[in-house]
Amino acid sequence: MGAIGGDELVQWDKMAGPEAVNGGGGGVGRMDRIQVLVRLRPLSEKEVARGEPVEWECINDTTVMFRSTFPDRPTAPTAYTFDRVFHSDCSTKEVYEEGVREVVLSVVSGINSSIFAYGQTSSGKTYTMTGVTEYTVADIYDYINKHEERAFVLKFSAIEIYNEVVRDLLSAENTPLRLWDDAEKGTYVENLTEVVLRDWNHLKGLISVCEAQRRTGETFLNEKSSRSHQILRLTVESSAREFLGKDKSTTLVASANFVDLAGSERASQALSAGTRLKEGCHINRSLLALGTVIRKLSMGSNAHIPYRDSKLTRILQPSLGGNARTAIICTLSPATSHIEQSRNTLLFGSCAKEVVTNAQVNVVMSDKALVKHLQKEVARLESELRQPASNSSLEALVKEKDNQIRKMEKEIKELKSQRDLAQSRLQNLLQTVGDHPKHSGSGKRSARSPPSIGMPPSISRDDSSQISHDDSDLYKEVRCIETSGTGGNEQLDMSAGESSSPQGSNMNSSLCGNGSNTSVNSRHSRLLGESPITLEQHLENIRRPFATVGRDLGSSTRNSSGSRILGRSRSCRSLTGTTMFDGMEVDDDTPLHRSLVGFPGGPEGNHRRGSALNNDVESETLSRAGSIVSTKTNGACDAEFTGIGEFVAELKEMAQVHYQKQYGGQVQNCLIIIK
Ligand SMILES: Nc1ncnc2c1ncn2[C@@H]1O[C@H](COP(=O)(O)OP(=O)(O)OP(=O)(O)O)[C@@H](O)[C@H]1O
Repeated sequence: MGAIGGDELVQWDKMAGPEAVNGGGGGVGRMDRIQVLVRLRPLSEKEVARGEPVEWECINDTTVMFRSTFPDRPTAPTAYTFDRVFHSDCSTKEVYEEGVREVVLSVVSGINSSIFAYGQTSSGKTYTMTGVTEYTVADIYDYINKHEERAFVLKFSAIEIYNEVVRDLLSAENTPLRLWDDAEKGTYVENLTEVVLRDWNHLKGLISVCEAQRRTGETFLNEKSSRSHQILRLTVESSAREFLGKDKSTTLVASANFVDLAGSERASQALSAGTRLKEGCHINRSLLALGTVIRKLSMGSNAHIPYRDSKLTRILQPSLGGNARTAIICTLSPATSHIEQSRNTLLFGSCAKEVVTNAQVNVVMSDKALVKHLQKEVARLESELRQPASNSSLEALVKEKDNQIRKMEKEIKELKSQRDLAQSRLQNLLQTVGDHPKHSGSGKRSARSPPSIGMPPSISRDDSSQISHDDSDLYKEVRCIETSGTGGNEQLDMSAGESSSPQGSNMNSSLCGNGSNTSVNSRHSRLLGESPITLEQHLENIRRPFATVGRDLGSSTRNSSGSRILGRSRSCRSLTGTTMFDGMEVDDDTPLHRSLVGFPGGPEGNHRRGSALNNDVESETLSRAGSIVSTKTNGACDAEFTGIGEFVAELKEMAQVHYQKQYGGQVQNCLIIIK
C-alpha cells in the first residue's frame, strides 16, 4: 500500500466527489487538526431525582459555558470553544451529520478516519458511538450504491482492550491477542478476525455480536457501563471497475475506526470495588496514557510521544497525529456532581484540538502500475536535484556573504588607519632620532637617516661596511616599537659591533687610556683621524635624543583603549645574545663585575630586569641606548641615564685597574667607543 498525492490525488478527488474528501491533498498528505466536538446529554433520571441542577450551557454552536447555580461558589462563567458543541436536545443524527460525517466518510476516498468518544462514565459515549457507527455505515453503503463504476470490498474487525488485554470481539475464543509492529503496517493485532461484509445487514449482525461480547458491568453510575475500550474497524477497498485485472489497476484502501472508550471514573463516585475497582484502575491508567499522548502531540514539539505506554495508544497511534482524519466527541453530563470530571473532559478536548494529523490517500497498485509510478517519482526527484538551490536559500547565502565582506572591509579600514598612524609615528621618531647628530655636533646626518647611536659623528652613511649592521638593527628596532604588540623581555644593548679590546677578547667596547699615545687601540679613531669623544660626552649625546624619544613615547604610545602598542622588538631579542657582557671574561673582584651584577643588562640584572618587565610590560619601553625608558615620566628616563652614568664611572674604574695590570701606569682619561 502506498500514498498518492499531487495530480493523482486531484484526479481521485474528482472521481470521489467533494462530499467524500474535504479539500485536496498535497504530495506529502493533508495536514489536518483533530476535530473536537462536545455533546451534552440530558440529566439522567437519577440525577433529576437527586435534584441536581444543569451547570453547563451551550451558548452557541461552538461554545459551551459553565455557570454555577450555587451562590456560594465562584460565579465567574468559564467558556470552552470547540469545533462544534451539541446541547442536550440534539440528536445523534445531528451530531453525526454536523460533526462527524465529513471526517469519517474520508474512508471511501482512501483516507483513514477515526471517531472517538471520550468522557466520564455514564456521559453517553456508547449511546453516541452506536448511533454514529450506524449512520456512517448507512452512508458508506449509500455511497457504494451511487458509485457503481467502482468495485468496493468492505471488511470488518473488532477488538476490545479489557484490563490491558486485547480481545477479538468477533471470535468466540477468549484468547488474548498480541500486538506486533511492522514497518509498513505499523502496530497491528495478530490473528485478528477480519470479516468481508456481504451487505449492510451482515454488518448490523456483526455489530450486535460485538455488543454482546463486550465486557460491561453495572456500576453505581451506569447500569450498563462499558468496562473496556472498544475499537470497531471498517476497512474500505475500492478499485475502478474498468481497470480491474489490468496493469493500470490501483486500489484505494482505508479504514474507519469507531472508538468507544471506557469512561473515566472515580472509585468514590462509582462506589466500585473488587473487579470493578480493578477495571476502573486499568481504564483510568490507559486514559491517562491517552491524555499524555494527546498533550504531547498538542505541544507540537518533536519530543518523544509515549505511544507505547498503553495498548490503547499503540493501536490508535495512526489516529493520533498520524495518517488519519480524526474527530473526538467529548461527552458531558451536565449534572453538578460531575463538574470536575466534565472539566477534565473539556481540558482533554482543548488539548486534542491542537493535535495535527497527516492524512494521506492510501493506494495499492498493481506491480506494473507501481513500477510506472516509481519511475515517475524518480524522474521528479532527479529533476529536483538538478535544479539549483531555491531562490530563498541563495538569497540567504548572498546576504551572509555580504555581511562577511562588510565586516572584512571594516577590518581592513581599521588596519590601514593603524598602519598609517604607525607610519607617521615612525616618521616622527626617525626625525627625532635623526636630529641626534646635531646634538653631538655633527650635523651631517640627514633627518631621514637612521641614527647610529654612540657612533663617532664623522662616520658617514657611505661607510656602510661599518655601520650597516647597526643601521639595520636600528631600523628593525624602531619599526618594531611602533608595530609589534606589547613585548616582554626588554634587553640592554650597548653595542652590536665586534670587539676591539686590546687583548683581542670578544668585548664589544673599546677601552682607551688617554695618554698622548697611550690609548688602547681605537680602530674608529685611528681610521677616521678624528678625536674620539669621551664617554661622558657620548653618554650625554645618547641621553638627549632618548629623553626626547621618551617624552614622545610617553605621549604617543598609548592607544585609545589605553593599552600599550609598544612592544619588544625582534632586534631587541637578537641583541640580547650579543650584549657587551656576553663572553666577557671579568675578574670577580673588579668593580665592573660588581657593577654588572646589579646593573640592568648585566649577567644577573639582565634576567631580573626581564622578569620585572614581564610583570609591568605596560609601564616601560626599550631604549636603544640600553636603558629602559619609562613612558610614564621623563624623570624616570633621566634616572636611567643617571644609572648609566654611575655605571660608566665604574667602567672607568675597571679600565684603570685593567690598564694598571696590563701596562703598569695610571690612566688619566678613559675613552670608550661604542659602535
Ligand atoms: N444524549 C443522550 N440522550 C438521552 N440519553 C442519553 C444520552 N446520552 C446517554 N444517555 C443515556 O445515559 C446512559 C449512559 O449512557 P452510556 O452508557 O452511553 O454512557 P457511557 O459514557 O458509555 O458510560 P460508560 O463509560 O460507563 O460505558 C444510558 O442509559 C443512555 O441511554
